[in-house]
Amino acid sequence: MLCQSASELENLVEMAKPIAKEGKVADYIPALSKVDGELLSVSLFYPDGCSYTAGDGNLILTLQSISKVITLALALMDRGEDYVFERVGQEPTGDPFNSIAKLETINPSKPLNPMINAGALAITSMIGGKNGTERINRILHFIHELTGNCDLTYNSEVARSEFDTSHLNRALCYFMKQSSIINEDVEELMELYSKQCAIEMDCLSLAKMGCVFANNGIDPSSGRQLIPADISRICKTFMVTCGMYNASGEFAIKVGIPAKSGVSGGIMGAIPGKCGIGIFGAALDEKGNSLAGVKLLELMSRKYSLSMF
Ligand SMILES: NC(=O)CC[C@H](N)C(=O)O
Repeated sequence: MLCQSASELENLVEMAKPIAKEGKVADYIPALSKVDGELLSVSLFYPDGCSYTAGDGNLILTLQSISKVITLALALMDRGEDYVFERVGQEPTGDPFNSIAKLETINPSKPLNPMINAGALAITSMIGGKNGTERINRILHFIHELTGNCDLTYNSEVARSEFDTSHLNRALCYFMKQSSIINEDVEELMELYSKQCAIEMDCLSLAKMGCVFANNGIDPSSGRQLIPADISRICKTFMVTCGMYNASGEFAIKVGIPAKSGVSGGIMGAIPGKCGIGIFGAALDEKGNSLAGVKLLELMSRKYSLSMF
């Protein structure tokens, strides 16, 4: 039986919260470091429209790597499976999310999957549009449809902060330009990618997006197919195999749901046929996942038997 009350969820948040003290808020993108790492919020959104929120529910954070699932869905819709997977692989790496190592050792430089930075940058370069403005607006429009909230946009300060400091991401792009995985101007791509990562929302909107994936791409409120079911399935599969970076195996054992995290401390969960989950808790473990967020999901998985396995 899934959670049916906010107070039950509140108890789990209280149990998970203390562990945040052992984590660290990401500061390699300077603007991210301003958040209080001990805040924790969670929302569940069910296909029947019912939702529960607990903790510091008004916390608004940026998507960071969670946006990789959204752009993957859009790129697959724009270009089709063959085009996308000729350029980006389908295998987990076991390396940190921003690692450059495999791009050097695999020849030609093809990123292993769309959930690591290299793969995500290649995916973003596939988003169609006649210029940067049209491309970010297409991503935002898709987010508006998934969340039902047309006011959502990116945080310019966070986008600028990432754009100014993402030297490693630029290096990943140049490796992939060498092997023609990326063909566009790297600065333009970095600008688009930084904006996509800086899209911000609360955990209820995050849970709503998760619910669309959980619901085979169908918007539970309108019944519209926002993402083809097959693409929704591909995205959820990547969330299981690569969504929590190089902790995806351990997460599959301890929690057992499709999930994608970001260095802002966000986690979007999509439990097939059951619900979407949105969590924000900015203090991270050493692999870049929200420490209290993962703890909370472990507690929820045990209490509500959420594991798919
Ligand atoms: N793991 C993440 O959330 C990484 C996203 C971040 N914007 C980056 O590219 O470094």
